[in-house]
Amino acid sequence: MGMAKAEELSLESVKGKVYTLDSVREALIRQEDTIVFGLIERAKFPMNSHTYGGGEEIPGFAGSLAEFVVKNTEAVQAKVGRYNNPEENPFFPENLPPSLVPPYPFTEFLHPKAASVNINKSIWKLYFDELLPLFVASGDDGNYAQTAASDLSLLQAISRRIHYGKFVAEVKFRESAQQYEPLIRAEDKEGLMKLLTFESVEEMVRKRVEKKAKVFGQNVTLNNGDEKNVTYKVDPSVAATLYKNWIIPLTKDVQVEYLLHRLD
Ligand SMILES: C=C(O[C@@H]1C=C(C(=O)O)C=C[C@H]1O)C(=O)O
Repeated sequence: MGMAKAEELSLESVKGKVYTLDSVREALIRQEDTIVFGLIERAKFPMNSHTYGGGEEIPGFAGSLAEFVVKNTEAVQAKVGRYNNPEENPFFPENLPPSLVPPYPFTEFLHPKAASVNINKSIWKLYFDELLPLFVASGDDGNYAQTAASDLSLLQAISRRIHYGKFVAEVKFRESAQQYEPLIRAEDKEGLMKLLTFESVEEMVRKRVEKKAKVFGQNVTLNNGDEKNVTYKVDPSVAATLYKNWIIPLTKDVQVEYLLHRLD
């Protein structure tokens, strides 16, 4: 009975998602919230470097505790259909189990080659080597499982945002195919990068993210009257730097990578 009801609902409620430059930008703005909250949640724990050790932590598993949590969680989420959605990209696509649930009819908006664009290996490395030390206090409180769980949700949020570049690129391509096509044929990465870049949009993104980190991450007390005493759970400039140095450039790399295959 539960199943019949679910099928009925999905058929009735599926109208097909519409992707436009505005809707895609709206989605990116909403994802900023998730990323800022993710930073705040991860910052609750100190570095807990045992989570990322060389692989002695889990008997019979040749990776870190974080890797163990991510691989196993991705496997569970794959079984319930997470990666049926073209907006989702796994960190460990190798050996993921198939989905066990009835497929939802996600809008087929992207070129089929989109599935081969996955830069999660670089995101993974950046996250642990460069990002974590920027906003996490040193120390060890033993909460390795909770730490890995918060790493996973933040990594997923960052990855989803960066790979959303595929949708941005497809929208831009459809709007000005005649400008994009010659650059794609010439494999002119620089030309493509220039054409898809909107400096003013990027500046708004960075400023808004910094503001969100201030608003969402301020320590709230009942006598917050004095603005000068406000403190933050994550340094707002770190959130802005994350976007400036990594998220925006990687989103654009995904856009270029996707476009290079757009005429295959
Ligand atoms: C995502 C877009 O493409 C580019 C990347 C941006 C980003 O990652 O935030 C912002 C502006 C563009 O330079 C967009 O145009 O909205």
